[in-house]
Amino acid sequence: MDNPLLTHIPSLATKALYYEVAISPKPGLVDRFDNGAHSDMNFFTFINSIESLAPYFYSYYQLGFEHASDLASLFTKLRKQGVEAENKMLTATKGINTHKGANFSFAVLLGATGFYMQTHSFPFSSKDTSAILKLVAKMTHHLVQYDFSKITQKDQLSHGEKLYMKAGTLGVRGEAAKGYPALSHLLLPFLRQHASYTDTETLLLRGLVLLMSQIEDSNLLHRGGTEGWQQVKQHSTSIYHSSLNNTDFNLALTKFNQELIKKNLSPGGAADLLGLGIYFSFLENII
Ligand SMILES: CC(C)(COP(=O)(O)OP(=O)(O)OC[C@H]1O[C@@H](n2cnc3c(N)ncnc32)[C@H](O[C@H]2O[C@H](COP(=O)(O)OP(=O)(O)OP(=O)(O)O)[C@@H](O)[C@H]2O)[C@@H]1O)[C@@H](O)C(=O)NCCC(=O)NCCS
Ligand SMILES: Nc1ncnc2[nH]cnc12
Repeated sequence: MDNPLLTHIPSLATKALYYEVAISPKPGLVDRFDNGAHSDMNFFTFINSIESLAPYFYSYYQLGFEHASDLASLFTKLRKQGVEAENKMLTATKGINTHKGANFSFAVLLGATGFYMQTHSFPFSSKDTSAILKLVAKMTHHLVQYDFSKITQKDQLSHGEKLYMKAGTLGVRGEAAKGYPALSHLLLPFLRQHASYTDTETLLLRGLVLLMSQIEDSNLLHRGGTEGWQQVKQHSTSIYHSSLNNTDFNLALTKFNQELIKKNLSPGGAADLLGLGIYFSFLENII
């Protein structure tokens, strides 16, 4: 490989997933302190999962960087690799879904980043991030209709597909098709605004709470229904707007974690989006 960015940029995606699982205390999620509301995975399951996905992150970026045709055909190539990566991840975790959503999202984001880097240079500004998110929207705009139109022919449905049948919830496919508005309109503006914050872990935890206060998280929906999801949104909104100092904020998250463990609720979609936001924060030198 003669271009150092071919390894550097995908390695930032891997590092972003390590950051995401490591930051603590996270409500309902796996972190350094405990497994949140998960009985089937722990911190080490995430390490195994990330290690299994890392080689694919290089492939996604390279596929984009070498792609000379339209975005729809790039998506077809990425999806083929993505399915293989998902299987490797499930083998590494003994069948547990640690990063299904993150693998999908990084496939399209790294593919789009590689494609974009054919004609642009590093480091990034917010304009570069925004251009990449627009490429992702173009690449995946057909996906919701394409995947969900075949749903009735399937014997087994994923949690996301069941939610679509029940309530029209679009999940991670909808996020991608809209160009990840939770990143462009919510998380990244917040992180950019607080780029001078020296306590990175607390900054990212505050970003997570902001996401939890607003996004439609299909993981919360399938575990807790609309009521569970709304409760998490309300509690997150109240913590976010309470202007707590770092010590009290940490205490509030520790209590929130206990509540979510009791209710068996986990904001897995917000965790995945945080991981994606950390990737762009590295690219833009925010953290
Ligand atoms: C496109 C697929 C990845 C779609 O999968 P699925 O049909 O399951 O659809 P979704 O539910 O929409 O999404 C999958 C995961 O995405 C995360 N997610 C949820 N909401 C959002 C959101 N608003 N924004 C972004 N991401 C979101 C979420 O991942 C987290 O939850 C995981 C645990 O989930 P789950 O197993 O459902 O829940 P558990 O409670 O653990 O299960 P039980 O124990 O109760 O059984 C957690 O680890 C996070 O990762 C959703 O799970 C897929 O079908 C696909 O196309 N795969 C092909 C391969 C591929 O990715 N190709 C890439 C190139 S295109
Ligand atoms: N830290 C985490 N805990 C549980 N589910 C997750 N999905 C993505 N990151 C997660």
